[in-house]
Amino acid sequence: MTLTAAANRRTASDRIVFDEIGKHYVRAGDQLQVLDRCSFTVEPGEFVSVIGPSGCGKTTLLNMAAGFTAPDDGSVRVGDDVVTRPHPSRGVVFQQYAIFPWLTVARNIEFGLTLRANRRPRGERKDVVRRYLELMGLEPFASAYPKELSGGMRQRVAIARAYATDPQVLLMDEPFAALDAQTRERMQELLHETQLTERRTVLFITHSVEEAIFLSNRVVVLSARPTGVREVVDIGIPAPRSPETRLSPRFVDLRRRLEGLLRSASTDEAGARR
Ligand SMILES: Nc1ncnc2c1ncn2[C@@H]1O[C@H](COP(=O)(O)OP(=O)(O)OP(=O)(O)O)[C@@H](O)[C@H]1O
Repeated sequence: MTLTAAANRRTASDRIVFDEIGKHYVRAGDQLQVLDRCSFTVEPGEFVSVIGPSGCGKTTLLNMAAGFTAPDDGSVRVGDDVVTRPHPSRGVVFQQYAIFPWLTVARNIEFGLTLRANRRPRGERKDVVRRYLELMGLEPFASAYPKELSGGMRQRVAIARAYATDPQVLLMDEPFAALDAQTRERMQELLHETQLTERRTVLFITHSVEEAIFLSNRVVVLSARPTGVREVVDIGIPAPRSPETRLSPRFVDLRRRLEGLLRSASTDEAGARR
């Protein structure tokens, strides 16, 4: 399959379904019910962000889609498969720079393509690496090591590496949270541009309402614990989005609405604790 054909191959097998998820943890002998009948879907090729009050279970949901954590009730499905364990067909990008310090930028991007589950011939690997170095503006740093890069650059490498393996779905847990505001906005623009050409199914966790609006087709707002879906908001801002998009009336309206929803979800939680 050519690279372009791979990039355009988005089928129902790339859909993520969270179906009536329940999850509790035990802390200091007490049960903490985190998720309760939490259901939503990320459609093939769609970019969906999840926001919600602090500690409501966003990372837990992403970990379930990755296969790192099992639900107590319900299931997470990717295509026809119920997720039971990690698999290279689901790429994960974390907040911290999960790239190998002993490999160059190019080797980091290539890494996933050398693993047994995803191995590609050498010539194809070189093409893929070249493509993602270019998409992420990393060409001048191909031979650099992570310690020579800024935080934003390292996250570009992590994202390039995740897209490069052509995963069915991409799971991103606050990948820009550690970056300064200016770098963060630039990274959002870069990710948006990458997503426009690559069209993966992306589940994106963030604390930032603005980031969620800028990047997403839809935003899932979670309630306070025990957490379910409070509302799913269609963003409906045409692509390509640019820095000016952030100043548009629709963006400002959505921001106000989502911040209101988040505030009331957090207030519910404070009320429930009283
Ligand atoms: N392994 C665990 N054992 C016990 N409690 C846990 C465990 N993992 C998470 N929790 C608790 O479950 C709740 C949900 O955690 P999770 O990290 O999924 O929430 P979050 O919405 O991603 O949090 P944040 O907004 O802080 O990023 C939190 O109260 C957390 O302390």
